[in-house]
Amino acid sequence: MTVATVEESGWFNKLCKGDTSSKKFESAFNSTHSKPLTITTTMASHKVKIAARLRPRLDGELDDDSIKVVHQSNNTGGSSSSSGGSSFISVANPRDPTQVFKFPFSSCYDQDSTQEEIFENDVEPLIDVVYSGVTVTIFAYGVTSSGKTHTMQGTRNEPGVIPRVVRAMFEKKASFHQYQTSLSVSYMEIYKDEVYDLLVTRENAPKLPVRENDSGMVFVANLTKMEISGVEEFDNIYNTATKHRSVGATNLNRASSRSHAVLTIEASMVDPVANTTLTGKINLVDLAGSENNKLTGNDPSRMAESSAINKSLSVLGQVVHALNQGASRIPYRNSKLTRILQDALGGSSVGLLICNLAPGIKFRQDTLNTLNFAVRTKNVENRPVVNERDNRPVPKPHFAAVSIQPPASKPAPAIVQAISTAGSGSTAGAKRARPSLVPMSRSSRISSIGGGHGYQSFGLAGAAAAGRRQTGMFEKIREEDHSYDRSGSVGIGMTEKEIDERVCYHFSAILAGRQADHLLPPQISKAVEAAVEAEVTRRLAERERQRAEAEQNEKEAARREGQVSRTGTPTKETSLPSGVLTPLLKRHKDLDEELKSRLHELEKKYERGTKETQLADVLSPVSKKKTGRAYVALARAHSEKGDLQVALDLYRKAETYVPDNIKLKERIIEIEWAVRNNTAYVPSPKPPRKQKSKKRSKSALSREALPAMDAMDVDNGTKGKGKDGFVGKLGEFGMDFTNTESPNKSKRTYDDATESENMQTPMKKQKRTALHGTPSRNIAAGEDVDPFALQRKDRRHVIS
Ligand SMILES: Nc1ncnc2c1ncn2[C@@H]1O[C@H](COP(=O)(O)OP(=O)(O)OP(=O)(O)O)[C@@H](O)[C@H]1O
Repeated sequence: MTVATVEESGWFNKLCKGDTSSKKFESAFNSTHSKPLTITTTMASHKVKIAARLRPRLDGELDDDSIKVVHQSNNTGGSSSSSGGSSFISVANPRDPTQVFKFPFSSCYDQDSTQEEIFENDVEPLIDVVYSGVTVTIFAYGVTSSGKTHTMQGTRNEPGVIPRVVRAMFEKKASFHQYQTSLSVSYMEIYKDEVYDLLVTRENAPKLPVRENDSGMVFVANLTKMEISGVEEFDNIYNTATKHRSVGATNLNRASSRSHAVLTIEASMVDPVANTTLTGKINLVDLAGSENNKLTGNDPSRMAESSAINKSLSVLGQVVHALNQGASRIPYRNSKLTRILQDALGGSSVGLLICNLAPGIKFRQDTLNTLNFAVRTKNVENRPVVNERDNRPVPKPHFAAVSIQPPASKPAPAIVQAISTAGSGSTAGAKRARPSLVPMSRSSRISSIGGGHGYQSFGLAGAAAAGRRQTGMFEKIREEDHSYDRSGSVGIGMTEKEIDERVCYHFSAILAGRQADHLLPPQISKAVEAAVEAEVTRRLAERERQRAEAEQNEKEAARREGQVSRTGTPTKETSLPSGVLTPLLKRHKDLDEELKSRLHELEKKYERGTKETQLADVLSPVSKKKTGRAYVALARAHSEKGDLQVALDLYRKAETYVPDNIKLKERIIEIEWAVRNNTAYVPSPKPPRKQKSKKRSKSALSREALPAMDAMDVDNGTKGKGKDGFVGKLGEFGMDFTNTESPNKSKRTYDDATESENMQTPMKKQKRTALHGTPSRNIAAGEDVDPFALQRKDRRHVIS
């Protein structure tokens, strides 16, 4: 039995592995940031860590061994560790129970595992990361009733990750003597793709807008942030807020979460000596569970919730897939969930995914889906950064400068290399670098300057590139800073480039509070310093003005949105042009024509890219099915030709339109596996239908002929690879994956037929009814009736 290598478990080892820059981070951390300003480099990339937890069997559930946690050597307790042991989740192959899929993860928790174990092994080490000024995101993922809320929230007797994190945060806080540390909490839920503040009563909770500032940082506007002074205060706030969360009963869970909940604990650490602020955050995300409506027995209102849940989780899957593919566009914008979690996936925070699994054959397919998601997420790389702010006031201008000081308490909005978080991936390393749609404008560039850092109310998108501060300044001046007066003695004996370089150095020296006069000829030193300071002040003033303006706009927008949600009447603002860059273009009237046209081009390109998903959002359910079916047919044709990558893309497009289709998901997983492992994949021929009578009905034939239905069936394994198809090969995923003959062909045929029925549009059904008159008793009873047979019967009736 081959199992993939176990991941290393030490967070810091991993963050800092063999990388000079990251070692700087380590030493900076170990010295508890005595000189935060000296952290001048970004950290090593960091993959999202996966922990899998199988919950115990509940009363009334059948106990079988289809899903197991297998611990091998050196494992004590519920979790494997990097000390030589390895564990994996084993799932019996639904098509051949004699075979198993194996999913190795660095942490696997079995049914006897405790809340304490999970916290100590995987969560507690992250508290130090938070206190080093990095954003950490932990999310619980799994099918409904798999134990996500139990793991995150827990009970009074078995407190989960959230209460334990808060306790540990307060305990650690005391050890950072040199800082004035304060902790605050914000808590939101995403319900039917709308964001609500859980710290206010539901009646007063308007839908909160997810916004992006000029620098491309995503944040939830007007989200309440409460300072907490102790564990008890937190408990009170949290208990009250949890009651506001949308919960409902389904067949699988009496208190099923109907929303995704994101709790953020922020640690703000002010160093009065160095005059800096470090801000670390931990986002604790309890996702709503993916739902199989056949099992949940949802009523129509639950179905609507379920559909929103499934859609957002499907987008989450697409985001992870796109990141793995190094795609140029990551579909973060397709749901609020992914937009808000943007920074945790391919962004600048450290991520831990806890996969919750439910035992028993009933959950087997869902468990496989969850584990496949985990396997894909395992490869997502983040590039954590330290969120650090320099609180020192900028020097006063010498002359000709606007004398506006940046406010110390509420600094300007752009701290980050925000280009990287605007759905782009500059933080994710060169391989994953995605072109940003945010222009290299003053506001985004200036963001990396020490004096003007600031944070948004929700900083998942924080990518504070403290380490890029100086680089940013250099780039900035080279590209933009042509406004100061370089006339007179400045140019004596120097090329433009030399002047720029020296000015850049001087600029950075001024901001760092040092003198660099020796680098400039004395006759120009003072003039340059003054000019640079004037420019700094001018820009800060401009930035402050923009910030105030943006804040005003936000308030206004939130007020209007509040009105809309109360009255249902859209306001003027909703009819503004949809272009993402348009507001930016308007604001920057000083951009030259060439840049403007380039931006327009980019905007068009972007809009073309998002068209697909926008379309899926506006289409009627019928049209969605039709479009999905068309994509499936196309995908099928490509997979038959051997263009697996194209087929995969098309299947994924189809998924955008029919996100709930389980068989389509299975097909995607299979093809993805084949693509990753460079294995041939031959789509299965349609299985022969079981004939009910000697005469085969035309409808049956026509159904079989429908290529679109192919996505809904499964492979029968007789595809030139012997019985086992992909049998037993250890794939790139690090799991044994088999794809074998379905033992139950009649079930498949039935499913196909049902699917065929389901995928008939109401229009078709209407036509059928019109053609054949009032539906017969058989139709009303939901039986599979051959319309052609009916037609013949009708004709006979007419003739007779
Ligand atoms: N590790 C565990 N030990 C004991 N009971 C558990 C464990 N995990 C889950 N449960 C129980 O299983 C049931 C479902 O758990 P929970 O509500 O946490 O699931 P969930 O994944 O959050 O579901 P949903 O997505 O529907 O909200 C609860 O009754 C919970 O107490």
